[in-house]
Amino acid sequence: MNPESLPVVAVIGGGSWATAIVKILSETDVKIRWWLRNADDVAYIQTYGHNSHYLSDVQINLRKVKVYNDIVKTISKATYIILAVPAAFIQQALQPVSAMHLEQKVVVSAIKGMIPEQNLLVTDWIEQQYGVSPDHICVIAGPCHAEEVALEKQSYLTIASKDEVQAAAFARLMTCRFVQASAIDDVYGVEYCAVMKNIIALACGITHGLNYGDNFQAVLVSNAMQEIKRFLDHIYPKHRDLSGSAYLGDLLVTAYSQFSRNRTFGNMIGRGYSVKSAQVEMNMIAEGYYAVKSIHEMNAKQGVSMPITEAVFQILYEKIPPGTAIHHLKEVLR
Ligand SMILES: NC(=O)c1ccc[n+]([C@@H]2O[C@H](COP(=O)([O-])OP(=O)(O)OC[C@H]3O[C@@H](n4cnc5c(N)ncnc54)[C@H](O)[C@@H]3O)[C@@H](O)[C@H]2O)c1
Ligand SMILES: O=P(O)(O)OC[C@H](O)CO
Repeated sequence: MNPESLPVVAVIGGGSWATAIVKILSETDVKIRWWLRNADDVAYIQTYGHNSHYLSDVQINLRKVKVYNDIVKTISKATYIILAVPAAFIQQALQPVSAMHLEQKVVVSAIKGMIPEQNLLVTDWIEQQYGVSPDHICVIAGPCHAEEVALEKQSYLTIASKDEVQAAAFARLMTCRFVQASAIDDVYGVEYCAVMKNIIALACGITHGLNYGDNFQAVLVSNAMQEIKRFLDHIYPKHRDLSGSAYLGDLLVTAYSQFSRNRTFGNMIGRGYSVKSAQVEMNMIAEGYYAVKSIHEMNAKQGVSMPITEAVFQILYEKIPPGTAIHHLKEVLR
């Protein structure tokens, strides 16, 4: 293919998932422009071809990937803009970007979190803040840890958009030797599910840290799926198969994987770390910490029965000892 006619994809973020996405895209027929907020990290990648902080074993193909510290310049020539910064920092990252810069572009959220101050899904925020129309917005969902992408282990992604043709086109760009991407139209469903599975992973980690076993975790995860279904059916009813990999699959990988940030964070809390010390110890961000506050606040008005979410909220924000909150939760699980 003529290099001039290749689609240009901008990747926004310097963490594990942004690095993994750059690796996936490097396998496909696209040109990549990668933005990181730290100028020293940009210089390091340009010199050594590796991200020094995250997935540092991944070799960046600098013939294909141009690395920048200026976000407006990064997105200027791109057709697709992938956001892969934790939700709590995306407003800050996109501060220099105005609606004009996103005209005619497809904005893709790879973020599994909510905008904390506004309790908004990232796609809603993009639409409200920048006026991007829903048919120009996609979401990357599915059970996929960056660490396994780095190891080229077979993985699956689901691309959601209200415009399924748009989703399918972007899914083709994200399909490579070791990643199979498919399309779906349930944008809110996969987004909310991704937000809530992070809260459940915290609960799994907390109970593991408290020395509960696999029997308990199996019951916790199956109750969690019912909790997610109750919330989704209430807030955004739609015919959907929650046993699909973008829903149940994502819950399972985060609940059981050694690579899960949220489970690791929860495990530290269960073992007695304070929130502050767990955050300091982890170089990575556990989205569930922010998400549980958003979902708790949203649900205060909705009144859906969400005992697992409530237990995690009490532990992280109301200083209820993990052992006490999980002891109460134990009584309501079936
Ligand atoms: N890592 C994965 O396997 C994976 C998979 C799917 C989706 N996601 C989602 O991708 C998003 C990015 O997560 P990640 O795993 O790449 O993050 P990470 O934990 O690997 O890295 C943390 C990121 O946050 C940034 N950051 C930390 N503190 C910051 C601050 N004060 N201001 C601005 N930026 C700050 C860092 O620069 C880095 O880019 C999240 O929404 C996550 O849920 C991650
Ligand atoms: O399992 P976590 O908490 O690292 O989250 C990463 C992804 O969402 C897994 O699909």
